[in-house]
Amino acid sequence: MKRSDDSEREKRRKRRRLLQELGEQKIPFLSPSDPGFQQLWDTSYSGLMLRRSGSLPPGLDERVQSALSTLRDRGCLLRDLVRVRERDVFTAVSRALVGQPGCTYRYLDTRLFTIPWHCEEDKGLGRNEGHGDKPCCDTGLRTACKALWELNQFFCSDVQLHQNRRTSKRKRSESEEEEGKEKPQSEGCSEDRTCEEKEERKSGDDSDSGQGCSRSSPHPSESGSIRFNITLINYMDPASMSQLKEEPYYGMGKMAVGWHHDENLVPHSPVAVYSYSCPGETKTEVVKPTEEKEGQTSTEGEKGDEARRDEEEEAGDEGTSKEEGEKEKVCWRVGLKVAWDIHTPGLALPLQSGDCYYMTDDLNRTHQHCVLAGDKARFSSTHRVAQCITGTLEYIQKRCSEALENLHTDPETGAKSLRSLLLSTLQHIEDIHNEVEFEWLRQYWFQGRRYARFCSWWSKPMERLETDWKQMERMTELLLAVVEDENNVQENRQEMAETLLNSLSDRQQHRQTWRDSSDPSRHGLHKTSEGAL
Ligand SMILES: O=C(O)CCC(=O)C(=O)O
Ligand SMILES: [Fe+2]
Repeated sequence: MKRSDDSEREKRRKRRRLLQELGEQKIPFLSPSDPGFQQLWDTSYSGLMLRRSGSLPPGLDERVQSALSTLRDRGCLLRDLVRVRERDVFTAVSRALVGQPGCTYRYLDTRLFTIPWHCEEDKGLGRNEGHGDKPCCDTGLRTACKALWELNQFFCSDVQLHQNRRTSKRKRSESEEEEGKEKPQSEGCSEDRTCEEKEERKSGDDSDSGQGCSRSSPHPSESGSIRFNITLINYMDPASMSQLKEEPYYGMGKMAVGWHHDENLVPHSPVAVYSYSCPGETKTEVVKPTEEKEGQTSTEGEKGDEARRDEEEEAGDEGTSKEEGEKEKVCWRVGLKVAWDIHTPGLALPLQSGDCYYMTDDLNRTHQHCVLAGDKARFSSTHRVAQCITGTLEYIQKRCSEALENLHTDPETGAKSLRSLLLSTLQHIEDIHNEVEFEWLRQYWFQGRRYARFCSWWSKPMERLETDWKQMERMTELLLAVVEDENNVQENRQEMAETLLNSLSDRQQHRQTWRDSSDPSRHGLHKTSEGAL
């Protein structure tokens, strides 16, 4: 729950200034039917790439779509309770994390635990951690996760291909410039970000072959192959969401996911998204703009959502002009804006079912994106290179072992004692104690273990972490005994007491925050009329 207060305050100030400058006006945004759309894309959103439906290898669309429906039908997709500006709110979209076994993804102070995907190359990865050969999920779910892994494989190579193309194009034009030649006029496909590039794929695709199975840490795209290690699956049926928030700055329409940067990714790594809108009846009444009154609250907290993610938040929520093209809103769209910029028009890109889009280069850092709801239920599978240096099971297990090294058990009496009383060692252990409690156990108890019904992969490892944590509680008690013992000749007893007191009061405060979060009466009662972004 730690946030840098200063940077939050600074962001708030910056936001207020921009909003003042903007006044009542909306910032323009362009859609494909608007003149200048392609040019705006090329100049201000060049890291965005669209792959029209039909780009996947034969049969994969069907497998992925059926996988997504399976996850929904099994009840695996759940709304996350996330923390935004010190309040707990439910996301409007339902989610699940699928990815490398043992990997987690942290966003908005919430840690999600992967349902492991399975791949042919490494049979062991699909097994139940700590349960020998027993599989962690049933066949249906395994098949679903495997399809998502296949999609991931496709994205790894396709995004790589796209990036290689861009790099060589850039190099070509740089050397042409150096030679004083005029830049050749871009024509047809070369500027069309939706073109197929099939020929190039045949000759240039050298980056797949099982890389998504790697258990090693992913490396940023710059140095070579892209390794998406997780996908965050989103699902929303607008028919069951009557109070979605209006996009407040551009008047783009109802948002399923508010403006944000994707958090906790390896710097400069790309994001690849597969969009699937379910076939079904058009429920146009749902997407018509509805009045949202000041001060209105949502019983489910759905309007609060990630709309308040990250950098920009306190915009008005006064709704958009009713004259806006209703037709456009039938389609799901991704909206993009340049971060902290109220002069560059926004971009709204409609997505047909089966379309994929990539955010490459630095787009996720320099820009924000949002998702604008269409009229049908829709899934997205958003593949990322999660920054998981401190987010894997392997990592936290190692940390726990480090801490427990300081616990000595007398082989004869079984009595426990601390090996070292060095302040730095004690502090280190208390830090690990906090980390395993707040970043893992509580996160898991709070919402990670809801997946245990479908997949038991995390059950045993979490039990083991809990055992380790209990040992650390024991170590804290032992330390307390040392500092309380007046006969103890330890010369730094005073400093030890201070270290312990600091740790204990931090822990106490942190536990209280968690207790508050776990109190259901606090959920859904947030004032949601406050602006988006
Ligand atoms: O659904 C999409 O197209 C993107 C969703 C998104 O931005 C997210 O999950 O972070
Ligand atoms: Fe996102």
